[in-house]
Amino acid sequence: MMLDVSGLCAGYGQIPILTGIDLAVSPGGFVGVLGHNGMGKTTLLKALMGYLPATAGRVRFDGTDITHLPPASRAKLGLGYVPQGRDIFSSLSVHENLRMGCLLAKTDESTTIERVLSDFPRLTRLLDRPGGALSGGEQQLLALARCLCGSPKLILLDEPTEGIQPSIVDEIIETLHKLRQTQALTMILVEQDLHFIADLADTVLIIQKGTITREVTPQQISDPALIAEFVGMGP
Ligand SMILES: Nc1ncnc2c1ncn2[C@@H]1O[C@H](COP(=O)(O)OP(=O)(O)OP(=O)(O)O)[C@@H](O)[C@H]1O
Repeated sequence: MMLDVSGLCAGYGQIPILTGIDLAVSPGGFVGVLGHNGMGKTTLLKALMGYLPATAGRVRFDGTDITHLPPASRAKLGLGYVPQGRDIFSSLSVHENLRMGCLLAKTDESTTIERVLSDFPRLTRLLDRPGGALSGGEQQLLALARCLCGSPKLILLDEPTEGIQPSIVDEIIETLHKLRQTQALTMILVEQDLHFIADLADTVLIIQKGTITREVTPQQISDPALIAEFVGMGP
């Protein structure tokens, strides 16, 4: 397994949110975590990245116990994170945002950016534009591209469809499919968008109140009755 999580608990101060998360991701796997607002999706990714301390449980990544490592050490080991809200530097250009992603790059900056941009034709046309002047969907593509500059082994992607128009959601799906084929990308994707998760994930985990309550197939989440039963959400 590339990532092995067992009994992970984490929260904010005294407030427990994650109450024993078990999950595993194999190399090349796309795991989708589906859940309502407030069920703990963002908290899970923050805990995996080390922004929230684990109060119990274990996290192993690529053979190393990372349970108590700080975020920067996890990033160096190859964990990439694209947060909800995307955290684009809005006054920096697209090109400068990509340069910021090269701090962990294994090749020189221009080679790295050129390699990453080959999968993002839309960004190639926007290189001089300030990040803040991009649409939500373009910012999401930029955040993903910036993360890829560090050649992560596993990407944690938080609700990429939030506030994004459908046409560019489809472009993000296509981009992720392509990256998966060309770079054997491994990913944990948390989402509320059933269509997005069904299209990309090969395993879908349902999160409710800070625990994984069920594993389903992507085909199953196209069934409205099943979804109503599992998560109380319809397509
Ligand atoms: N900084 C914080 N301090 C205290 N509680 C928090 C904090 N951030 C989130 N929470 C609580 O933790 C719970 C899980 O939140 P989380 O953001 O992980 O949910 P989510 O499933 O990602 O939802 P969303 O789709 O709204 O982002 C919620 O009850 C939320 O109110």
